[in-house]
Amino acid sequence: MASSVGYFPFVPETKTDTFVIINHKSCHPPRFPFFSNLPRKSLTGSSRGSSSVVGFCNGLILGGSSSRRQLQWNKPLKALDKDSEGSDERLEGSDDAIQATIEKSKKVLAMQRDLLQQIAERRKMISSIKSSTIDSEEEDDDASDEVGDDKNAAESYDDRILSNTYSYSTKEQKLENPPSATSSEFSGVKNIPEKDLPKQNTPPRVDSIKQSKYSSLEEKASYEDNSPAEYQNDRIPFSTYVLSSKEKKRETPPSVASRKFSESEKNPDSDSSKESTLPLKQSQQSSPLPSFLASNFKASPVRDERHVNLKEPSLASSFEDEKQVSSEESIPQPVHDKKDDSSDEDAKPPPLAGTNVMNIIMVSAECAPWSKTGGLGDVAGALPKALARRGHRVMVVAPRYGQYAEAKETGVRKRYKVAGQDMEVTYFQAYIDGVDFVFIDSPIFQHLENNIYGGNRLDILRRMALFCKAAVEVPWYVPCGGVVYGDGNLAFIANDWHTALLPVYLKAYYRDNGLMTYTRSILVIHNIAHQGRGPVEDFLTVDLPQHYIDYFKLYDPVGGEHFNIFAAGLKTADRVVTVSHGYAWEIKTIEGGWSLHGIINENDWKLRGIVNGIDTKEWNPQYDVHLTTDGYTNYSLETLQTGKSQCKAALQKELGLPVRPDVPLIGFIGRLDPQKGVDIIAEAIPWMMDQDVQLVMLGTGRPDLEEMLRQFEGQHRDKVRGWVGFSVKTSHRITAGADILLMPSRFEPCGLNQLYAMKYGTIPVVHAVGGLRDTVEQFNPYEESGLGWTFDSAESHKLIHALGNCLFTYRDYKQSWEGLQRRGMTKDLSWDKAAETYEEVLVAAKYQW
Ligand SMILES: Nc1ncnc2c1ncn2[C@@H]1O[C@H](COP(=O)(O)OP(=O)(O)O[C@H]2O[C@H](CO)[C@@H](O)[C@H](O)[C@H]2O)[C@@H](O)[C@H]1O
Repeated sequence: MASSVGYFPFVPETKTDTFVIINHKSCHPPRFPFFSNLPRKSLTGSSRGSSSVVGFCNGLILGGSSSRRQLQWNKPLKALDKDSEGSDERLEGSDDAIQATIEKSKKVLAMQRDLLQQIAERRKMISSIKSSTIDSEEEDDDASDEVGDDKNAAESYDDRILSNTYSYSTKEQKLENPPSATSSEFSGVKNIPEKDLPKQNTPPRVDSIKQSKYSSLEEKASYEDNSPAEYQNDRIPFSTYVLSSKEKKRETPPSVASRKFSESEKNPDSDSSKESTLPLKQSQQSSPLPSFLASNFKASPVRDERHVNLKEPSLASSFEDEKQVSSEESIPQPVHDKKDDSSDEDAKPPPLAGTNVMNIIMVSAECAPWSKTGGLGDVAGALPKALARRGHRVMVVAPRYGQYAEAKETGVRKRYKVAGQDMEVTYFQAYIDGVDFVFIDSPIFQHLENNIYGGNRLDILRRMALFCKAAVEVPWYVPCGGVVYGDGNLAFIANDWHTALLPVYLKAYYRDNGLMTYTRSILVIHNIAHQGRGPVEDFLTVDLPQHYIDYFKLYDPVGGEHFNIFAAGLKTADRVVTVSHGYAWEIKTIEGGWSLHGIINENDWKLRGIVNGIDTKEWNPQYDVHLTTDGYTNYSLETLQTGKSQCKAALQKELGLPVRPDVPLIGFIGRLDPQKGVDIIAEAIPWMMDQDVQLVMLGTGRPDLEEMLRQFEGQHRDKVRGWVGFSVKTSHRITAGADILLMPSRFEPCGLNQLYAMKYGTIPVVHAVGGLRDTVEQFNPYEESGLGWTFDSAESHKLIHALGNCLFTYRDYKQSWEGLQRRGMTKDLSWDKAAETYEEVLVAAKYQW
């Protein structure tokens, strides 16, 4: 039993007579008659022999079995002994009377205990509300522990689903059936049949901001009561239930119970209180629940197991609670019975996000592990999970390029018009690690698994237009766990130019027309060099009102006047994030902004740099699934030396290089693009080949650079391997087996490979630019600090200088080398910190007008 002082939940572990209640003012024995009548044995026995002593003093409940607490309470217990001494004689010879007294005492004690329990509960609640700030800090610390507690994530998802069921039932959502504004030409928005208009228009939807004004649930309820019933479903959205995490904690899952309990308290004769004692099915038929709840318990068209599991227990428990109330009306009852106590003890902590909990939809053209050409895929696969761990309800929307075994068809179909062509989409869905993954299926996405950005400019543009049109309506149409997200308390996170049309569509089709008024969009810049450029006529492909052309038009000396999707996204998004602080600065410069620096500077107020994290489940030498065969092995900090050496030998063997533990093995992994500085490595090759090193390069991209890799290998077969292709397994193996990772990128918004390298005890040598400068601290041999080597300009002689120092340390300063490895491996590189900062941005967007 945990030792605690203060709001200790009063849960008796031992018999009643082992509990001693002490006058709360003086810490002296209480004046209750039953104490003076009790045999001394039963009093002293509890204090000396029992392991559990609980007292109540100066408003504090004390409980537990620690010797420290027993010492604390010796004094009052002795006083009790003394007080009861004179009663011994009186009690002897009157067994029946004693028995009766004991029974009576027990009853009163039980009552007292229950009262204390109520007090303790309330104290607990008040004090937890007061200390919510402190709590969240502590929770944040917890969150910085190793990520990947799937169970918790799943549990917190359960909470969120439960909360969300208060906002929408599938049936009601269907009624709401918002118009598919994008399914027609823009002008079609104006012609939406009235029946199809979302009810949020009249009267205005209660948005999260309005809800946040409620100081209590009661206030919220009174607001709802004054509104037409048909709108009330919308009026109790998810966000209401996360007004206060503490309130939420109290409300879910027992919220149904407590809500009904309070109704019956107000009006014990009310119909609802009577109905509540009916068996489950009957009561469902007669709908004792508010309509929005009742319909949730009916079979919904899409209802998976987790949905079923979520609902029924809470409904059942609500009825049990009700029965308790009606059958024990005459006796003052505690709010919770013993069963509740235990469930209270097991109660999940409030979400880390606290009152900031939101519905978040990440929209990305690629998402690992299903689709990935680079870092964007990794981010889309990992950041949402970290946001979900904080308690948000999170979805990722990506195109369905191939057959994804995990994702099941939802049965939802929609039609959208893109550049005059009618296109049908269907939605597939999977729920993994606390995140809903929704894949949009259409013939134009199919068979592109290995060529996501393939085809000509207009092909890609049409795909992205369809994707964004469909994605923006996913929260209305695609039920996840049986319940759609809805558009209240919702933020989209769009990524790079491919989905930069989403903020534009959100504004043009919906917000400009009074729809999705409270939905926000954040645009993340992973790489500003790719912008979705084309001739101004491309504007016709994106189906927007004519005046929107100004958002897209951009002039620069290279392209002249042109159509620029990133430009429009940056202007229309509510907030803009980029993936490091360094890059946030760079994109405001002429050199780093790639013609968008003007727009970025104008919108500087909404820009924030947030350094990427890594998926420490996917990228962890201890659990890496790619290190379990072919002579590789998993390793950790403890087994670093042996484990990493074994991986190095396995890599050398796999690549057909001489298996030599002493030779430094240098790796490069990346898109073969001028951005990554492959040509800088090329210039340094002659010097490198004069050293006793091995070099392995993995990449795919520009054909001339691919050819260069092949040439390196052809010219230096004993030292170099150039692996042209995209292989996730090989990238993991190089990260584990190499000693050094080269990243001479000309620019690097964040960079993930250097983070993966550090996690695997592989030392990065990087050009100090963008996110590389933010994440790789230069090694300082005097202080034995730092994580790798950096060079300050993207030139081969600078690379040679840094790499030379690195090789020198590798060969001659083994201890310093190991220090570098250990610092990298123990650095917190997880997404948790970044997710917290994303949350700040999302909340800022939510309250922004
Ligand atoms: N041939 C290959 N085979 C297997 N795997 C390969 C591979 N080539 C690359 N990869 C993998 O792709 C990812 C590349 O991520 P990066 O962040 O380094 O670059 P990228 O430029 O694509 O991302 C952009 O977005 C990310 C995310 O924000 C930013 O970090 C980055 O700076 C920005 O340029 C890594 O997971 C890497 O292992």
